[in-house]
Amino acid sequence: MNDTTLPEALKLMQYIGDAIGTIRDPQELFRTVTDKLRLIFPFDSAVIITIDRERREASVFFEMLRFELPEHLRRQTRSIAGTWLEGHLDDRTVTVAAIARDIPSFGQEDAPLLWTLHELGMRQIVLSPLRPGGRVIGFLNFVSREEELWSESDTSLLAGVSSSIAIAVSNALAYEELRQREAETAMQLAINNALFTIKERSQMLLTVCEQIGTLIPCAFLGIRVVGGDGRYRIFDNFMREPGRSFAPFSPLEQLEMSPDDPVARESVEVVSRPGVYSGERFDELCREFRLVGMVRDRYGISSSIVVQLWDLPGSRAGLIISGIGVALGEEELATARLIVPQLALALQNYLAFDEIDRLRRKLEGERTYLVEEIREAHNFEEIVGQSTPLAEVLRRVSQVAPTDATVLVEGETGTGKELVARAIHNRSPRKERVLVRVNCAALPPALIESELFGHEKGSFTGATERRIGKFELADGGTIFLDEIGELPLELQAKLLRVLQEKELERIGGRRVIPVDVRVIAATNRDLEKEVAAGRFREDLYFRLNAFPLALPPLRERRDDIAVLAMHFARKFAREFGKPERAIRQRDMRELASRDWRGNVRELSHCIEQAVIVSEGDTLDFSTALPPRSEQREPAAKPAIMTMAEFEEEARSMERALILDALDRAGGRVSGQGGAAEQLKINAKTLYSRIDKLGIRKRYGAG
Ligand SMILES: Nc1ncnc2c1ncn2[C@@H]1O[C@H](COP(=O)(O)OP(=O)(O)OP(=O)(O)O)[C@@H](O)[C@H]1O
Repeated sequence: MNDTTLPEALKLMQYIGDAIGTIRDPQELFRTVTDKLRLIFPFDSAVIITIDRERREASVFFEMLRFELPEHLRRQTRSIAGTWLEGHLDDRTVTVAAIARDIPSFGQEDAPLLWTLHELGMRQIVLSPLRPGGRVIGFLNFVSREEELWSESDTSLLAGVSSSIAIAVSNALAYEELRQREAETAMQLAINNALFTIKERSQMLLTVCEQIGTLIPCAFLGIRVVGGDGRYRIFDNFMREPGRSFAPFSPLEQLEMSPDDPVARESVEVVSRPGVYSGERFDELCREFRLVGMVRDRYGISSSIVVQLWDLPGSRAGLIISGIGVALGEEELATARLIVPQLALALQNYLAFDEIDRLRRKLEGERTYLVEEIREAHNFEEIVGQSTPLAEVLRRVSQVAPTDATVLVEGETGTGKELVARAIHNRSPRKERVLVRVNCAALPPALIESELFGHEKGSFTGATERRIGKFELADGGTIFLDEIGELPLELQAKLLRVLQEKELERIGGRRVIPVDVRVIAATNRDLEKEVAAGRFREDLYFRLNAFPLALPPLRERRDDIAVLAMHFARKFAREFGKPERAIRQRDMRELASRDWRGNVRELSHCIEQAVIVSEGDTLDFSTALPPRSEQREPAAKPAIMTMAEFEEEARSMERALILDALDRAGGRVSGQGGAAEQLKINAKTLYSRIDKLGIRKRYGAG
């Protein structure tokens, strides 16, 4: 029993009014006020509860307890709203109740707080509504162990105290809301700034995380973009330990899982499930998406919110924010949603730039290659030779060139396989695009994969920059895979996959890149034997061997030797600025009789040397000729020529001479500067010889 007198009440109201006017910090204010009130009513607890009717949530705004309340009950503010408080939400007047009287109307489970208070010896409870503008925004609540601390006559004083406190609480709430809005605006601004000034994705998203982390008590943040093919285009994750800042981390790596793992792939669907996941709902989410469950188990996540960034026909994106030891709720979801428009725009821009960047790099790369191509085109030698085996090869080249068929060029070293590959490309509809050459034998096996298919930055030690592979570079054009027989077995499997699927993935990349490339492969090994020996995959061999082209060695087309020799003599003289010198007949015979294990390349080197050392009228082969190979058996070639051999050789010489003259004359036979004039014979005679020797139209003759 504590009846207050009117002057006492007036003094108290005056005191509270002064405190509200002078004390800025709400907590300090309510502490001062409750201390003062306790002098009149020695209660055991004073609590200010605010309620949000829309969300049906209550929170403790201020608390002064003079007894120990179990931790789980302190946190059970929501259950207070859900049970006892709910029945009083519309109370406009002060309720003074005896706890023992109210309890029986609730089950122990419905009102655990009330039961506990009773068990703690509390006997009386006061609930005074806070109604600053007519609407109840919360309650002032007192509990006392005295059974009759308050009487009915105290209610008007309590109502007066409540209405003063209501104004202070309302101000504090408005201030808190303003502060929250300000913080959100600051976060939005900082995120905006990061999104549009930081170009590097990981750094940009890291800043976004830090900002989100200022308002949401989260430990993990995941950003996911899923492409139309259902694979991740962006799978970025950030984590922070208590007291630390966020850092990128890779849950897949930690779980030793590839992005293609079914567990990882099914979890792409999470982005389409926006909402708040805590308690039982979070457990359900973890059961449905095993990856989420595995991350929860490993890091002890207790709740998540999923925010959708966009859901378009070709792509979906979302944000996953998770907390440890906290129940993220609707409020956090609302805060996270604030950044959706900017983040979505920035990510879409990023993806568009990424694509543009990819195309730009490709174009740049292509341009470099084109320049190289053009440079090489200056040296581009027409395929010289008139022998029947070579003519047969060239016939097949013109058959296959216009198609997109894969070609396998086989032949000994130096037989002109690369020349043939260029000829095929240059006669194909892809001739305007690039021809990219990769020598599979020139790089250590570890680097060939990156050379062929490219890699992402950081995909292996030393991968400091993203690199586009030759296959991607050749998109729309032709790739020439030289020395294909040297390709390590495991890369043969990868190459086969690219040939079959027409798409590739860079090392460390998560994206599948479609490529349209024509493949020409070359080898100086017998691939069939390599297959039999288990060094070359049979399936790849069959795939490459769609159109085989076998280049005969020079010793099997000796007819070409003279014309090639003269072609190189002229070429190197021009290159070294030396006069063009003829080749003596006996030297030519010598050249034609050699085996040329290095084929045309070896012959070209030999002539090059002769051009360099020669001083007289004719080319000097005294030092240039390669030693005869030991395998050549003298018996196979009689020292003395038969007449028929001599005639055959003479014919071959005459033919080479005429071809050379025609070459110099640009294919013209008669007239000034024509081949006849150069050879100092009558044009008619030359025509008939051309005819007899079967020299064909290629030179404009006959
Ligand atoms: N028919 C030809 N006419 C003119 N030059 C030729 C001819 N065949 C080959 N060459 C020249 O010989 C050299 C070797 O040719 P190429 O590089 O095409 O041979 P390859 O078979 O690819 O050799 P490798 O297997 O060693 O790579 C080149 O300088 C090329 O221009």
